[in-house]
Amino acid sequence: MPDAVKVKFCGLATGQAVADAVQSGADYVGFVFFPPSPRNVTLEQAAALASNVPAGVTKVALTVDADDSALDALIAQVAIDMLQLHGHESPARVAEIRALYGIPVMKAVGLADRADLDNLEAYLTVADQILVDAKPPKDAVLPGGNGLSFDWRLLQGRQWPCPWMLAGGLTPQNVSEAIRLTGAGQVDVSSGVERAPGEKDAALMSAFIQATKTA
Ligand SMILES: O=C(O)c1ccccc1NCC(=O)[C@H](O)[C@H](O)COP(=O)(O)O
Repeated sequence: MPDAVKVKFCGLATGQAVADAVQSGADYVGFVFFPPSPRNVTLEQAAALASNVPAGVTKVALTVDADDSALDALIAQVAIDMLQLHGHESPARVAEIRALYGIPVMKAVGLADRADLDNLEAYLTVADQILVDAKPPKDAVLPGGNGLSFDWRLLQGRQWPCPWMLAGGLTPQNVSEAIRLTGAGQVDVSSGVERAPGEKDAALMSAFIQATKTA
């Protein structure tokens, strides 16, 4: 029997959302540290949320072009298991962060067309995982979490030497097809399991997990 597809719910901002995500069977939970986001949490909020995540569920901190002092504070105050770098961090900066903090690093890479795959490949040897996301629109306020998909056929037949996760506009309705087309073994969702921007919905999270099982 093939391994179950792993699921990350990103942008959890309340204790209830964390409890619902865990209850539904999430493998990863993500906390967003980016003040313009409706999902932003402070270090104090994240520390409290993280303390209620059971062992076995990976706690991911999402940052955008964070400097060392911001990362120092984050690592010191919040018990996280993985960093997700969602800005314009270069391959060298990803390698530096990985060496500095000694926890796994996932680099988010936005795709819109084939040319973006070259950019992705530059991170394969420096990141522990790649988050393959939709490229944000040029005028977007958020570099991710926009509920937009990319053409999943871009990934057909691709194999990379490091683990990766599919993201971008996934929903309970389309995730099964996305997995089938791309062969993703892990998926990440934010907007698609929300009833309003930043508000996670227990029924949608549950439906999303169920849908991955039918892929
Ligand atoms: O979710 C945010 O608010 C966010 C803010 C800044 C950078 C990245 C952000 N989200 C990234 C994620 O990990 C999302 O889960 C991923 O982009 C997919 O989002 P969605 O298309 O909304 O499912």
